[in-house]
Amino acid sequence: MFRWFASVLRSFGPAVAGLVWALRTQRNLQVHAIATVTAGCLGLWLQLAGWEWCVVMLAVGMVWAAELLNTAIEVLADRVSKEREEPIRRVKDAAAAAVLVAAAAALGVGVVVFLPKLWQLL
Ligand SMILES: Nc1ncnc2c1ncn2[C@@H]1O[C@H](COP(=O)(O)OP(=O)(O)OP(=O)(O)O)[C@@H](O)[C@H]1O
Repeated sequence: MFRWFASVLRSFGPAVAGLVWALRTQRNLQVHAIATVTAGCLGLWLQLAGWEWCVVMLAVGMVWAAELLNTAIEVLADRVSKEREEPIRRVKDAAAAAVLVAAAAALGVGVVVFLPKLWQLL
């Protein structure tokens, strides 16, 4: 049982390494990190309800996942070709669009969850 648990934990190693590398090298992910900490602090200050935390965490997770996949696709695309090519442009643009969509949805969640509470404080 212990060995099984240890091997499960070990399998997280590459994922954590990928996250650390991406955080160190990708400016957009650093922006997401700052936004995540800001949303967390705001949520604590405004005492969000349980369901509100769930929605905010889903939105934040979606943006992080999209950005990490976008980074992975960029790395792979650059490995496939260093030349300016139409298919590479399409692939990179579509991956970037995924981040944009996730970020827009997260912004919408932020407006719906945080804005009325901030408004009440004014
Ligand atoms: N090899 C290529 N061929 C054609 N277009 C490309 C190529 N590489 C990049 N582009 C174009 O430039 C845009 C930016 O690509 P790039 O790899 O520089 O991403 P980035 O600016 O580093 O993105 P991010 O800020 O998300 O890291 C792409 O969305 C695409 O439109």
